[in-house]
Amino acid sequence: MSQITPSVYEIAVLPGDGIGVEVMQACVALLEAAQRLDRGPQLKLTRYDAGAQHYAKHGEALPERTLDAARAAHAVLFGAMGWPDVRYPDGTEPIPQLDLRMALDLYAGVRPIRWFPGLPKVLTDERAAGIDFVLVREQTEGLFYARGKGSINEAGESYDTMQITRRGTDRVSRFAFKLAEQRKRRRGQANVTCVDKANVFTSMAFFRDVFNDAAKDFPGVSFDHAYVDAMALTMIKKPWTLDVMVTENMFGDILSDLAAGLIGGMGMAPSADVGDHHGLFQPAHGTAPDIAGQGKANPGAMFLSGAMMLDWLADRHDQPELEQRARTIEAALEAVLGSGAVRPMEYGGDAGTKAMTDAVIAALPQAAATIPAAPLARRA
Ligand SMILES: NC(=O)C1=CN([C@@H]2O[C@H](COP(=O)(O)OP(=O)(O)OC[C@H]3O[C@@H](n4cnc5c(N)ncnc54)[C@H](O)[C@@H]3O)[C@@H](O)[C@H]2O)C=CC1
Ligand SMILES: CC(C)CC(=O)C(=O)O
Ligand SMILES: [Mg+2]
Repeated sequence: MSQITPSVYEIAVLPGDGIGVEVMQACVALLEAAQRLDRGPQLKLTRYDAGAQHYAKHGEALPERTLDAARAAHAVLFGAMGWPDVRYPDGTEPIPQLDLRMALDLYAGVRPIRWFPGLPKVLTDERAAGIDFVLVREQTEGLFYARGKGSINEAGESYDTMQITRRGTDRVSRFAFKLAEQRKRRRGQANVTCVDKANVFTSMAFFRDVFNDAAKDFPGVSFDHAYVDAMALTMIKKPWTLDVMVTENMFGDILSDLAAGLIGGMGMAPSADVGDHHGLFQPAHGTAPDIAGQGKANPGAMFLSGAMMLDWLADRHDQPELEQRARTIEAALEAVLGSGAVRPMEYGGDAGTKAMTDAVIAALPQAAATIPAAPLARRA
């Protein structure tokens, strides 16, 4: 992908299944409304098919045309994919987001979690208002390496293999340290925690060693280590002490849902899947079959993922207006939640997807007026 500065950015939009489609429709409306308010570069949002329902109808989860479009686009905006009733013959699900992570080499899964004023707190401790951390999940190896390669033998034994490589661990560790350096500019200090299981597994001891080697190149950022079970405890007991964490694929998958639970649910948990050449932006949640089709999904995580996409494009193409637009979207969402007048159903309120979307779009002009002119200190 060229890094010259275009005036129109091609975005491949993959809504997917279930509430992925619903929150994507909301996000596209928001992004289009936001770009009408400024003179920055425009996004051209083009929809492509993929997902479990596409597989059920056509026998393929990720059509070639969609993969090509994702490769060619400046960024991919992704809803959610998968449906528990739709399965491959081996019992696993068609979940093409994993194929995209491999095909586009999206090795860093960036999953920020922060508490939003106005939303009810899950933890009673006052310090829970200070929850603001980022989980960086390695996404091209780890236990997910086993996908499609697992075995069951005649003795009734099943095996899935974990892969940890020096290259994979080094690059994701460096990514986490660079992210911590950016956050240090905003917060004054930065720490990266390596989350592993180095007390038990050779592969995890290796992960820790490679992380420690990478840390030497970032003397301005402190670092420490935690076993994944202890980290699960720390995340509940004192999550306000956490800054940046880096971990293996499967651990990151599990801890990121736990992290979302700390702020009340998946609907406020965005993510970015980032590599050296491509970026894909999606909420951390799935297709939520239990509420799909009912207009109840909280689009907050999708909105925040859209803002992460704008930040990533701004950074890559040196486009401060896109960064300003990202801040405007976040400020509009914060204003809506902070007012207390509109509360997502996920948080016990009565605002469904449409009510949330309408409210955030209506809040954009006032939010835009509060954002200082670019360049800004990026929210990391
Ligand atoms: N990145 C992706 O596309 C992901 C896909 N999946 C797939 O999604 C399907 C459902 O998986 P689950 O384990 O049920 O996880 P899920 O994340 O879809 O749902 C877990 C719980 O969170 C709620 N929830 C999730 N997002 C919400 C939102 N925006 N607003 C309000 N409530 C929300 C759901 O209603 C459900 O109670 C499966 O087929 C799974 O493979 C699961 C996780 C991630
Ligand atoms: C379908 C999943 C493997 C994806 C997922 O749970 C995630 O990205 O967090
Ligand atoms: Mg997950």
